[in-house]
Amino acid sequence: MIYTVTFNPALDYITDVPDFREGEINRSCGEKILSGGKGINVSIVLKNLGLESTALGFIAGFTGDEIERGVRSFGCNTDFIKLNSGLSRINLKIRSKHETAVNGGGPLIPREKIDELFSQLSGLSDGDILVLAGSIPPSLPADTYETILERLQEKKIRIVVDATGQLLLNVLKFRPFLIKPNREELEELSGRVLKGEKEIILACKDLQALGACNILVSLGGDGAILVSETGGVYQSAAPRGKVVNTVGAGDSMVAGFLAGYLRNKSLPEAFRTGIAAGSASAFSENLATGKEVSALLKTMKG
Ligand SMILES: Nc1ncnc2c1ncn2[C@@H]1O[C@H](COP(=O)(O)OP(=O)(O)OP(=O)(O)O)[C@@H](O)[C@H]1O
Ligand SMILES: O=P(O)(O)OC[C@@]1(O)O[C@H](CO)[C@@H](O)[C@@H]1O
Repeated sequence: MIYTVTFNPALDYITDVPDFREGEINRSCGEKILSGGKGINVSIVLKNLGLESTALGFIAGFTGDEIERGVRSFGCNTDFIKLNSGLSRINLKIRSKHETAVNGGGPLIPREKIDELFSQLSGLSDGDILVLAGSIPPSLPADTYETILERLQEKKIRIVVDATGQLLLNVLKFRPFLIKPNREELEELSGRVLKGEKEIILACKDLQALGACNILVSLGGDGAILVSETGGVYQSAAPRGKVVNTVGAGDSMVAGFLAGYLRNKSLPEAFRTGIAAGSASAFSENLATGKEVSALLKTMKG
């Protein structure tokens, strides 16, 4: 079974303001609200690709109820822990010439609710896949993912982590099967500006030396690079198309990678499916459907 954990789910309020001006009243010409948060997006795209998962994490208040309703409307299984106070965040995404995001901090998660998550996760079995994705509320320590993985060490679980900075660095020693930094996140992790593919690949090898198995570096419209545990380096441009909404493109890529890998344990196939899923989401108003991913895969070489 695949489990995704989103510590800090959100309603993504996506608003179109073609001529956005800071410091002025802007009028939007379109808006929509989607259930989001990185792990949740992974669960939705997995479902669209025909794979079951259970979305775990913390929700609070009416926004939390709406997040849960939204995720379930895709047919996803959820087992969220409800907080007794606070509100799940609303993340503002302004689509203009560039995309601007304002992500909320999120509610306070009390100790007993974290323990509830630990107890849920203690039910995982050998062979399960655990996806830890997204930020944690500022009230939680940066070793939160580390604490989770420490408790699961004895089990043969494949771990996927899509997080940034210290949250990610702290878990590399648990040999995550997959991490998916984008270029900026990789630069932050390696503490240097990365010029060109060679430097990106070297930075990935440094992360492998710290424990990461497969590193999928997403490069937005420039595609992606996979530095694999078998020593292979795969590189691909992104398919061309009209970009509509890149929110969740990276999460779709993680879902696509997993779906592709689980088909016959082939890393090149995982890589291709990851790119197709990421780009299919970028070319669509909503997260990619199975049909959209298959159609894009057919247009890709190799
Ligand atoms: N402009 C684009 N054109 C084509 N494909 C894109 C574009 N932007 C993203 N993608 C696809 O989605 C993948 C992931 O995108 P990106 O690098 O933006 O992830 P990210 O920064 O993690 O995004 P997010 O945090 O919004 O989920 C890319 O590797 C590519 O396959
Ligand atoms: O604040 P975090 O947890 O880092 O990211 C949250 C978020 O930006 O990630 C998803 C896109 O990847 C969105 O659905 C959501 O709003």
